[in-house]
Amino acid sequence: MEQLTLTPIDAVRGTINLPGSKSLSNRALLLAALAEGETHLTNLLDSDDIRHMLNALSELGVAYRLSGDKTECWVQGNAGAFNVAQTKTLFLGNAGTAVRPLCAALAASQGAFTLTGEPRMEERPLAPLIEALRQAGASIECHKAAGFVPLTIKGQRLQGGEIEVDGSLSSQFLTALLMAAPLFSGDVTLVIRGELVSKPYIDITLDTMAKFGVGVDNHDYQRFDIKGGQTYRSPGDFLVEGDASSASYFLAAAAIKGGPVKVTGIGKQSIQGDIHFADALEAMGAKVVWGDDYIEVIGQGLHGIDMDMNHIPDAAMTIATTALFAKGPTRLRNIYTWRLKETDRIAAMATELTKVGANVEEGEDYIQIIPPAQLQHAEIDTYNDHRMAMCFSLVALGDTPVTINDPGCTAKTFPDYFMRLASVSHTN
Ligand SMILES: O=C(O)C1=C[C@@H](OP(=O)(O)O)[C@@H](O)[C@H](O)C1
Ligand SMILES: C=C(OP(=O)(O)O)C(=O)O
Repeated sequence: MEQLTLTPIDAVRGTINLPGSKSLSNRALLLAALAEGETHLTNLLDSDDIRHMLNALSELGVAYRLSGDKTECWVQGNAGAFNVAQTKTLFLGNAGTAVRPLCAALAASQGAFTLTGEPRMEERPLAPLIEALRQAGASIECHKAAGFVPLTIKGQRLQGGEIEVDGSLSSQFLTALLMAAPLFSGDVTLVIRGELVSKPYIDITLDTMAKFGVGVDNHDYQRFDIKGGQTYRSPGDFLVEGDASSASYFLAAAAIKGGPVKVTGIGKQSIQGDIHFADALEAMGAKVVWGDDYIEVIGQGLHGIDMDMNHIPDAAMTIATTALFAKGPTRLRNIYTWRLKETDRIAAMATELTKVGANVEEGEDYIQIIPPAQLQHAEIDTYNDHRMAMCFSLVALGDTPVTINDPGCTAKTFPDYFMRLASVSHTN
């Protein structure tokens, strides 16, 4: 297995032009494929999760052209649902933003589609989405375990009506239904059961749908009304914002070491909830400067925080390793869904933070971290989870090295992460 040992970093300073947002890239690609007209996407993310979406669209007969560096894409829209004659098998890796939205869009298309993924994807929940789609008449057969991929969808025009969806395990089920609903024959009302998690991702979905000409009536995130029988319309150009979750590692590094570090491609107007990671850093004592197209952090002596992190589940992981450098305990609450992502992130985080010397308390839906007096050099297991690799790179900001096992797992969302980190790292 590949390993990377990072030697202690004495200072971080500079500017990072962020790669495009994963969440926006995959939403915009799918809606561009369903839309009438050509869409020109810029600042598209080039990473495994996006490649899986692009490969799937090719299989589905969507014509697109990528620029040499794969950050620009011209998509010829299909002007409606997909229509294929033969059964298509789509391998979607471990990309939640491909599996869930495609599952719904294909249930409302013409043809037969088998969705498969990496072993971890076969453990990540899909049952609430399958149940909701079946209420609309969808035909979905799971091949191994009920409620998981691999599965086969027999696409058909789905009827509208009132559909209940459980929102308590992932917001991606609701995102998938929202994006597919205009393809249904009749009007659709989506009613949320349970407490909706990761709410800001629904704002990303609604904003992207609006850019492709489809409005949704949002009744306080409890109920959503969408007109059936609509066709998305290409906005022409679509600029993908920088990835706010990817920004978190650089902003945290500045908070820990002083910085300043500026990330560009996101700013105070950004639609991604993860920009509010900067508020968490501010609560820990960092200074944050908000621009229209940048966020800059200047560090000060950090102290621990006790915060509900349900609104920023991905970036919240970065607070867990930032906590190693704060005075006093940090408690991250309402993070049960960490257990359902690339790995069981609460368990993985607790194990690896303990290895570097922290005193960690793990609960069903929280983690508490008491930083050690002195960080220890450890080999960090990353569990095929890009964010574990990126979060633990911050340990090198102490005065001990850190060894990251399988650093290549950052390819899911940020293939050149370690090079970018090196570009703002300085040693005396
Ligand atoms: O819709 C999206 O783009 C995402 C939603 C979140 O998932 P959950 O809603 O499952 O928490 C987030 O963790 C994921 O990385 C991306
Ligand atoms: C949870 C994540 O990914 P996914 O889109 O596969 O859910 C993530 O990127 O942290």
